[in-house]
Amino acid sequence: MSKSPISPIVLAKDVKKSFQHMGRTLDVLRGIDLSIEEGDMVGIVGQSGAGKSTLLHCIGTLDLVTAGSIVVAGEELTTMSNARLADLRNRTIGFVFQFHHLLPEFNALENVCMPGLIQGTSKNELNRRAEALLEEVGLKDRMNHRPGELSGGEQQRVALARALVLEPKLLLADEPSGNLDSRTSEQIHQLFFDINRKRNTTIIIVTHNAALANSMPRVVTLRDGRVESDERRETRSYRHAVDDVAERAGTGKVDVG
Ligand SMILES: Nc1ncnc2c1ncn2[C@@H]1O[C@H](COP(=O)(O)OP(=O)(O)OP(=O)(O)O)[C@@H](O)[C@H]1O
Repeated sequence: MSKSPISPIVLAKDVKKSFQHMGRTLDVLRGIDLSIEEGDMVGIVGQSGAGKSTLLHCIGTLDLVTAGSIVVAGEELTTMSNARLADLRNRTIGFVFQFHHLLPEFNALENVCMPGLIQGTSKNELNRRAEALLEEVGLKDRMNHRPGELSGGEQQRVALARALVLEPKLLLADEPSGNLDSRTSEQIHQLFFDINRKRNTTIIIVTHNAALANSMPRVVTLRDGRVESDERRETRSYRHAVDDVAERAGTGKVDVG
């Protein structure tokens, strides 16, 4: 597979998405334009119900737009068959959700290998990648633990490793720290920054977390299904942003480990 950059990796044009609900049409996305370059790290924020998850699902090929177009890694989603969408999704996109959806009867290593087993990658190669990823997310000593034998933060680390096992160019995360305490959240956030820096993976994160949003180099704010603002910031360290937010909240410094 070619490693040359695809530019932009996500291009959304006038994207609209409506749902039919109890005889009514709900217009959730009302004309979204967005262009995201490979290697970018983008936060999507906005009030509850603004359409953040819906947009992420449409970019991630998990849902279809009602009108407009989305191109991911050079491929126009709106004209693709379900089989081609599934293939693009496997090859190109990793997902991390608030609830990690790990398989309870399999251990961490097996959970990380799972997307590759389904896709037909060799078992040896998968084991090699999964072990390296679990070590990278700090779970070298937990590879044989099942989800029920891991803490919430550890389970989310496994989910992150699983999302990376097929080496996606694009990583989509929906409230990845939504049900974690603040210290564990910060450790998970730091991992996203490390992944972006080390692999140049494009990362889009939907979040309500102020420290995370404040540390992202680009933040897109949605309001009522439209882009209200699209801001680029000077790149700062995540550590720096966490300290700023803690200071403003009057809680002192926060240790991100
Ligand atoms: N399958 C569906 N059928 C009907 N309405 C839906 C469906 N999915 C989402 N919606 C509605 O679309 C709107 C936007 O939902 P979405 O989950 O994208 O919001 P959000 O910005 O991610 O919100 P939050 O921050 O609360 O997670 C909501 O009003 C929701 O009720």
